Amino acid sequence: MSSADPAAARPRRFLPAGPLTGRIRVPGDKSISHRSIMLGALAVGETRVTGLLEGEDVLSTAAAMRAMGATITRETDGTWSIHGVGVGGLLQPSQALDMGNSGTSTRLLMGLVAAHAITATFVGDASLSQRPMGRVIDPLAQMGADFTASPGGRLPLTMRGAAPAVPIEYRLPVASAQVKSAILLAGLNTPGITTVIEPVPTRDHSERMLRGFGAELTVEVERDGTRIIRLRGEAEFRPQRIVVPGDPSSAAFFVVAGLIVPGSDLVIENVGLNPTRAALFDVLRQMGGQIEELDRREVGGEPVADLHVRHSALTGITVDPAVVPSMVDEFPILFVAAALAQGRTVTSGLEELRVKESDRISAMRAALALAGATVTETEDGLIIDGTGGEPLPGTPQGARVTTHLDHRIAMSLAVAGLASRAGVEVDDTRPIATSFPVFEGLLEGLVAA
Ligand SMILES: O=C(O)C1=C[C@@H](OP(=O)(O)O)[C@@H](O)[C@H](O)C1
Ligand SMILES: C=C(OP(=O)(O)O)C(=O)O
Repeated sequence: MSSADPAAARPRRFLPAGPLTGRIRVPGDKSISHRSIMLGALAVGETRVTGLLEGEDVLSTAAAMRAMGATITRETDGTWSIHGVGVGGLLQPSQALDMGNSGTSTRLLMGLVAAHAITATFVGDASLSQRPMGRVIDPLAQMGADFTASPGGRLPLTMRGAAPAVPIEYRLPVASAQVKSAILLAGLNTPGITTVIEPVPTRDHSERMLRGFGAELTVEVERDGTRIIRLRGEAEFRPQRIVVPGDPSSAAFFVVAGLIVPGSDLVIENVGLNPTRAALFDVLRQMGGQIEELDRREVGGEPVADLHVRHSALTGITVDPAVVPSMVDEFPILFVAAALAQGRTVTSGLEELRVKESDRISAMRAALALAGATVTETEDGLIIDGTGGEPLPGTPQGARVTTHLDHRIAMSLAVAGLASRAGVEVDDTRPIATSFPVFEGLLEGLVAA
């Protein structure tokens, strides 16, 4: 990936801007896009996908599935066509699988390889090579796969899958949709029933889509909310037509920009509002944010609406740690909203943020402090004392916030720049292309409208 070369970094100062007005449509959901390609690659026949996110992370998944036998093409109208190999039909890749910056690609594909007689090496960029893979190595080793990993259970790693693999019952020790999905994907080509016990619910796109492709999957919810997910292996997949809804995690940047830049009034169309993803919008409403849902409907089996956002006076709150899994990627941009709110915002239960593309607690503390916000870091969160709507001072001339190859840090600080006096200078905008290649273009369109 290009962003591996620090000499080629693309810094940018995001300047204060007038109101954001107009209508935009954000690209397809990243989680659903990854899964569309992976599951399509396991169906015999043609799966057609519209609205696929064409970000670097998803393209890494597509390249890996091609390397293991699927035929994946983009048509001129933007529809993606996938001809799969059948469940159990993946082929030995001839080279290492380059996962770029993408944790989802790595962990879910490790699950797929685990139940095939395949040896595969996974490599990634400097950020991904720091992230823990032990959380998927443990259950997949119980299913019979064998691993040689870098110290700390990190990339590069080589794994030998097992065929047949052994079905397991596994209780998730961390709230992680990636770990859950890795085990379920391994279970697809495993005889018998694979069971994942999920004490804290996480995004459920895998469950929805596995069923859609024809897998026999049940979810039992216990009194305390624990979910028991059972999947019957050796499934036969039917190819699907998939319409990918807009990514709420991408919409989040424009929702917060609209709330904090005075005079803003914008509509973000086609935003996925799966309840396991949409907690940010509820938290922002609790802070006083005016976010209205228009035309609630279903797209591709997921709830979707257009969001009408207006500039609002925000008030700091204590965020309930129970909502963390349903907005796990949205904390960096929530911190920006909190920095502009009246009073104190307290967040906790965010340990998982320390093992994302960067340590997002410490990266956001450092970045917001450099931009002039009042931020305190705790073991598992940030405490932010907001300006009460006054613009942030911005980064001093010659100083840049460090994004650590993390797209969400870069976009969050870009939004902070809009609501600052001197602008916010970001050290490298290239990582934005991993999840939201058209982010800068959409932003420019809204401030110019
Ligand atoms: O399953 C997925 O598509 C994802 C799950 C989350 O990761 P964890 O499972 O590590 O929390 C999230 O942070 C990531 O952006 C996408
Ligand atoms: C954590 C993220 O992605 P991944 O784990 O796939 O790298 C993200 O997109 O914020």
